[in-house]
Amino acid sequence: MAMLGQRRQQRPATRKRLESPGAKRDDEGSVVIERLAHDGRGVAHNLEGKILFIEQALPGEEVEVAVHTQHGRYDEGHVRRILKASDERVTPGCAHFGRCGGCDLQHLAIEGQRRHKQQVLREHLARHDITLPDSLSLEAEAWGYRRRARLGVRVGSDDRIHMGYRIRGQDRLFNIEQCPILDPRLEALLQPLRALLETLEVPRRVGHIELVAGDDHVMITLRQLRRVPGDLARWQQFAREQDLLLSLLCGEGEKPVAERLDDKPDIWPHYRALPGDDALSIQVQSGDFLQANAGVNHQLVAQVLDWAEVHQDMPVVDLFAGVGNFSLTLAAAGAQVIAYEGRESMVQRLRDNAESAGVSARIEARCTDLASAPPGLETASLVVLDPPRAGAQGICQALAESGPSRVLYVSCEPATLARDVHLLVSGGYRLVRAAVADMFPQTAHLESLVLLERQPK
Ligand SMILES: C[S@@+](CC[C@H](N)C(=O)[O-])C[C@H]1O[C@@H](n2cnc3c(N)ncnc32)[C@H](O)[C@@H]1O
Repeated sequence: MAMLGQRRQQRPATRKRLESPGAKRDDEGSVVIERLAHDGRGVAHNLEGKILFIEQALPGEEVEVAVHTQHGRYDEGHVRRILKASDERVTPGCAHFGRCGGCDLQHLAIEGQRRHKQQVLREHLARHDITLPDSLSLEAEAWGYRRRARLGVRVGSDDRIHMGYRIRGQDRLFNIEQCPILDPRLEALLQPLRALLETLEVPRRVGHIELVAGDDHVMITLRQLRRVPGDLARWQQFAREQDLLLSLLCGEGEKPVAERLDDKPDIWPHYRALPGDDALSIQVQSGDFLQANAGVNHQLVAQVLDWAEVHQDMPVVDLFAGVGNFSLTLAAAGAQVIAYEGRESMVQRLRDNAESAGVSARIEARCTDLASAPPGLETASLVVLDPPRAGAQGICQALAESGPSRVLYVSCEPATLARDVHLLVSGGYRLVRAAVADMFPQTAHLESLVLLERQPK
């Protein structure tokens, strides 16, 4: 989930990159785009019937194509010239579009993006013979929404500093000067951060910078292998000037040591799970999972609450619970929640968040590796699960064998969602409700949620 949208897999074994990628290939001529692939590229066929995947081409458009990579069964290319444009084509909102490794769909009007995401979910389910019921679309701002980002930092052999996102399919960073999908408070930091990096003694020590915008505070977290005391003083000065919370994650390996570098070590960013509900204020610390889009997350949490139909003391299991995004709201509505999460630090945060929200008596938080199902799922009235992109095959297998009457599945990867829903349906569940959450506008990435009910035997 940390990435911006779903990246295409590279298949080096069979592909052949053309020597001059920008060169015009007359043999392709013009093609008409038939549809959008799931990753947002236009799909067409050339005169020999070979499939073309074409960046930034829209259905119905007639375009001249430059092929840049050939494979056995398909070619990849980009648009050289648009001969007939789609009515839904719009001017991309960012100068870096198509190059920075982030957005894929800025050239398509937002309504078309959202329709495409519904279609992607429909097609993934159809591959498993499952029909998508009438599906809701959870939407908020199309720009300026992203409240967390990771900026890579590299120093080139020419000593130039690169700060930005990783270029698609490569190990190089694209220098970003702007990123209009970022929360404006984060975008405003890009130039000052770059200026600061230029002044550091040893900028090579900075691996990446994480930015998090809570409803209240903005925090930056530096990831470094070793400390550079003189540079840390510069960062501290920067944090004071910009009114930021500042953390350092230092050391090699999976478990770097975290420390706060500012003079407010007890203050962390918070967000509201539901708009205007200050009682359910959720704290996040460096490295915690945070849904990327505040506005869509409000709708996501509200939708989960609506479908959950909580009654007093209803037993609910929340799997992959993070720091309590769903657990807290469900508990506040009267549910008795058992929340499972794999990272001990986040389990502790969930407990603290439950305490602050006054619902700790209604939430039991357990640290568990959910590679397989925890015991007792069948005793709940509802299981909510929100796994990472790999999905939750083992858990869905267990639910299919003996799960509760209702399962509410939130997913950031439609392919694994469809696979897991198929398991549940094979085990006697029926897909009754669905929604696509446009968590990442301008990218092809989609979040979705579905509700399944067990059919009476
Ligand atoms: C997509 S996030 C959802 C978090 C939360 N539901 C939310 O809305 O903020 C997935 C969560 O699953 C946790 N996770 C990933 N793999 C896990 C595993 N094998 N066992 C337990 N938790 C895991 C991650 O730490 C993360 O908090």
